[in-house]
Amino acid sequence: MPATPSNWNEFRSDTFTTPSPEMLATVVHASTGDSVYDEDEDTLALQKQVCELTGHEAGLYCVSGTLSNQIAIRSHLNRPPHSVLCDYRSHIFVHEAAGLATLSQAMVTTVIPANGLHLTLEDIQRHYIPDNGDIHSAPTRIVSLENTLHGLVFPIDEIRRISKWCRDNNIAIHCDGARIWDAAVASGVSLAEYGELFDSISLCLSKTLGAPIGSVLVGSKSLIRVANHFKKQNGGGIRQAGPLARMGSYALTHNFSKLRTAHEYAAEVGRYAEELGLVLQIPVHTNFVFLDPEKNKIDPQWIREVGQKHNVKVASFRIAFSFQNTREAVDGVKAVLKDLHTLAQQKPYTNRTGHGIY
Ligand SMILES: Cc1ncc(COP(=O)(O)O)c(C=O)c1O
Ligand SMILES: C[C@@H](O)[C@H](N)C(=O)O
Repeated sequence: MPATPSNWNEFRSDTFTTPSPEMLATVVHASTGDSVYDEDEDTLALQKQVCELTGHEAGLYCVSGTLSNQIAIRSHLNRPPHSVLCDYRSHIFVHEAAGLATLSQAMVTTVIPANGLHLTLEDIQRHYIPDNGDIHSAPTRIVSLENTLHGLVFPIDEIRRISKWCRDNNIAIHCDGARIWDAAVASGVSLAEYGELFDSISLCLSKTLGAPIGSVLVGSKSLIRVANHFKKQNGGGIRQAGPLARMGSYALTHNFSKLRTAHEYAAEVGRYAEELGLVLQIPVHTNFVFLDPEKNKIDPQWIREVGQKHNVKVASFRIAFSFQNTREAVDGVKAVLKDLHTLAQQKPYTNRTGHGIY
């Protein structure tokens, strides 16, 4: 009987997933080459593994999704003035410490999807900045999509429309695929199908897949060659990366098939929340439940406190599930929602204040 993961009751984020004893045991046999010199076998094998899944010709192991995203975007860009277009909720804009401004010296066009869920080609066409010689502008040089975004699966047909338009207009298209694994499981779309539609994809091993660290950026050989410079420039060169890459490969091989468990937990809790009378901010597609921060009239301060009462770690209006959660913990989350709903009935919270992360 495998030991219960230490983060069995963790719902603040799927970044808290932890390596299993079996994953850690693989480290003993890891290669120990210097991956800065491209000489580490396990790192090369992991990069190859992700390239084969996505159909891209080159891959680059990075210590984080932030690094992977930011060097991808920088590598697509040439010289300012240029703009990046993305959804206003995108991690590359909200949570990567303004890397687009510093590393890429880019303006960012953030777009609120008209449908409230995902960008459409029409959204992009309405907001992109054409390269028409107008000296006032910073033309759009790259569109960055996120899949999943807040757990929402980006419809493949819309990705196809956007990808074709980008290519027809000589605009690069990147995917922040921190949770593209979940998108693939939920939609049935293969990573190879996604791969064809993006010039680069950043895939995280350290979120829902459960590796302790790392992401892989995939793209053309020329793009990855440039990205490797920016990886090194920003301190991302890893010497003996083998142990880390070995765990990443283990996660990909053994945990991809477990993701649906988290999706089922989230769907169950989302249904329960609505049965209570709570309002979801967005539908549950994969491993996140987002409660509406205003309509539920819940004081953000209550969330952590009520979580402690039921021995589950929650901290915001976002509830993140992973395959490492237990049945007991999921029941604990439901008890938290019931208490929050009661509190909101008794003393509705109406302040409109920032809620921190998510
Ligand atoms: C959608 C998304 N992209 C990128 C990242 C960045 O990954 P990391 O935390 O490894 O920098 C995260 C956060 O973990 C994320 O949620
Ligand atoms: C906060 C953010 O960087 C992280 N990716 C999360 O989803 O929790």
